[in-house]
Amino acid sequence: MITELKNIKKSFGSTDVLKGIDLTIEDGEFVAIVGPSGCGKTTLLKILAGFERPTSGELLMDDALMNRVPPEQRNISLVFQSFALWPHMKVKEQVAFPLKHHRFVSEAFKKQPDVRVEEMLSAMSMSHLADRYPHELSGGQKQRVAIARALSPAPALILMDEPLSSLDAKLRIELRYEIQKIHRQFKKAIVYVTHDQGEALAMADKIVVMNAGKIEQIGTPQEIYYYPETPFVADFVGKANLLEGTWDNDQFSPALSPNVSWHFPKVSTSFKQAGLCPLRPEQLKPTADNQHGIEVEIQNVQFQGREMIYTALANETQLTIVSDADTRIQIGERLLVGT
Ligand SMILES: Nc1ncnc2c1ncn2[C@@H]1O[C@H](COP(=O)(O)OP(=O)(O)OP(=O)(O)O)[C@@H](O)[C@H]1O
Repeated sequence: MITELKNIKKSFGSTDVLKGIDLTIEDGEFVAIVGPSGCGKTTLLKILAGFERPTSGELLMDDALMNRVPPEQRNISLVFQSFALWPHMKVKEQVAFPLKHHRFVSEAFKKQPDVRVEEMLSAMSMSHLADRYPHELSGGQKQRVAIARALSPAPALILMDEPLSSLDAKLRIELRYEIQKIHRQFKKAIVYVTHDQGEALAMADKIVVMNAGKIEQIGTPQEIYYYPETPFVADFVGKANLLEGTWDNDQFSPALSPNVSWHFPKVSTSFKQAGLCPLRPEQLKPTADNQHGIEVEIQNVQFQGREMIYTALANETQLTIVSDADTRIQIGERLLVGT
């Protein structure tokens, strides 16, 4: 199923929450929506689910206009942060439930629901806990059940709203892997709302960065990370150094050392017009070439296992620099860094 949002707007009273969203979710695609609190992520998800109607614009699913179609008539499933399991049902009953009630369930699944339930539990490594009730499960296990339940009717689109945010860091990484695995295995489109840009970069085919009811940028994780189109995206996704300077086509000269010139293809015009160059910490490296480096003084060092993270001052500008763990630079040391 292809889902298209065309100039979708949503207002609550006089508050414009979505200000014209254009987005296509391809069949089987994993789309992550990221953005600061209040930017409209959940509202967008609710419009996809049918819990809210757009004020204007069109929501199309395989070319059918869906603006006013209620949730139960859409071929979708939902996974929430809060698990939302039914307390009186065993794990296997939770996963079987949509097979009886979802509108789009195939005849094969209806005829042999037990086979489908076992397939889903096995995909989420939960077969051994099929007879447990929710209160007998850990948080991570509950979310595995919620995901198995969402998948069981084989919906064309799965909507996930911060599904991992109530779990601890280790479990989040574990379940990230499980969600990637089931996405590869079942090839259903996923729209995944998250605060955690690391999650989005790690899992999604396509990232949508939202800000104040609008889309700032849509791109692959690599495009969003290495070629942010606006200072907002550079700052919101990953840590970016924004250096001031002047642009001459694709050549950038930092204001701190105007004799230095760095070549950067594909930097967007919004940075060039603002006289800014976005640089990821790992794009700045120590150099001996004073035609190519700007002078910095190291202020702080953090050991992070495989890498060292340095905070450095270039005049008044604070920069973050990352290098291999075996590089040894001392606090107070002055050196040249370049790209
Ligand atoms: N039913 C409603 N009535 C009035 N205002 C609403 C309603 N639902 C959401 N809003 C407002 O719309 C804006 C966007 O809310 P939304 O929940 O979509 O943001 P979000 O990006 O998901 O935020 P968070 O990351 O904090 O969950 C907020 O200012 C919120 O107060």
